[in-house]
Amino acid sequence: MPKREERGTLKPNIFIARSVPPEVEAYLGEHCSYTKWEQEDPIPRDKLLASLRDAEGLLTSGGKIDDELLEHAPRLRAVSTISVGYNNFDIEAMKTRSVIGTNTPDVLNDTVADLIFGLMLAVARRIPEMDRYVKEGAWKRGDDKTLFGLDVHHKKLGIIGMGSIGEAVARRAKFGFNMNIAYHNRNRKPDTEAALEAEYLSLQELLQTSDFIVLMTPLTPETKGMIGLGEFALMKRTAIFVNASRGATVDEQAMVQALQKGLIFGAGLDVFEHEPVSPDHPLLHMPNVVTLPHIGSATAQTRLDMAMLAAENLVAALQGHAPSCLVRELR
Ligand SMILES: NC(=O)C1=CN([C@@H]2O[C@H](COP(=O)(O)OP(=O)(O)OC[C@H]3O[C@@H](n4cnc5c(N)ncnc54)[C@H](O)[C@@H]3O)[C@@H](O)[C@H]2O)C=CC1
Ligand SMILES: O=C(O)C(=O)CO
Repeated sequence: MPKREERGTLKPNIFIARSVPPEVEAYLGEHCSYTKWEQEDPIPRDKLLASLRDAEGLLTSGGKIDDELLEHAPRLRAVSTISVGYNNFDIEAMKTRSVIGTNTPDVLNDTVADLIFGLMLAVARRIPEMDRYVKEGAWKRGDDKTLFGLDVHHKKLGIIGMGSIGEAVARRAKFGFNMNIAYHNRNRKPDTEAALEAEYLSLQELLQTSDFIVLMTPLTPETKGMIGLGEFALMKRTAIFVNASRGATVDEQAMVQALQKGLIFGAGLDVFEHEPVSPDHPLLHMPNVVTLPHIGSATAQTRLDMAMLAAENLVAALQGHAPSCLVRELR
């Protein structure tokens, strides 16, 4: 009897919908028979649907996994996303067809938290604006009050969504910058409160009293648009708002209005409602808004770790083992 791996036809069929590092592809090749999308640009929906007819597994990093897709993929048993966020999973559609869904938590916590801290500092100390100022030859005097920003150290940081990444941000704030930590979360976290001297607040109290507000909840029906004009109006006029969760957790039009009216000092954004954001979006033309192209986890090492974890999840699921990162709603 040949060993299972030697009988190529017995390996599960998978489709790799985005490029992955060579070592990840090699690992998948050992355990699966695969076809893949060869280009760096995201796969168009029609091509994805056409690629799934025989697929038992799908490795992806976005795009709706919904009834339409599942109808085109009658043999699909598992979808593994190379991301923590899985708001692209239609959980009911997947449950109905018993399709497993996995994600890649934790391996990116520190990388994303570093970037969030970068955004906090960039907005508070106006770093991109000052960079342009020097490069455009506008630097005339050494001590100019118009260049002043806001302090980060010893200020109050309010985290909405104190999960794995929120906690990594809070640790940097507490131990690196002597900040006071407040948080609002679905549930209270006594151990975190003790370790970081963190204070649990209602959303309203957090918005009213924080100097920095970091939004880090997943995008769900409950969190969609959770920060709107009313929430911005509660914030301090000197507050800095940072969003690295998903664009749609914030009402973007309301954020534009809040910034135009001077309701807050500025904003740092890694995510947008529509990505890539349009170059004429008003948020891109405000000097007190720092914008990034959704690069929270974008370092070579972290992206490799995420892709490998996603590959391991997919192989485990297809081999009938429990994948380590089954998404909560599909457990
Ligand atoms: N910008 C980027 O590149 C990245 C963005 N993300 C986004 O960040 C999100 C969070 O990631 P993790 O910290 O790993 O997830 P997590 O699941 O560890 O933490 C999320 C936290 O949000 C809380 N939460 C959920 N609904 C809430 C609500 N209505 N009100 C208050 N709190 C609520 C949960 O209780 C949990 O503590 C992901 O779902 C993803 O959308 C994640 C990684 C990178
Ligand atoms: O992991 C996620 O959810 C991202 O947004 C990208 O790393």
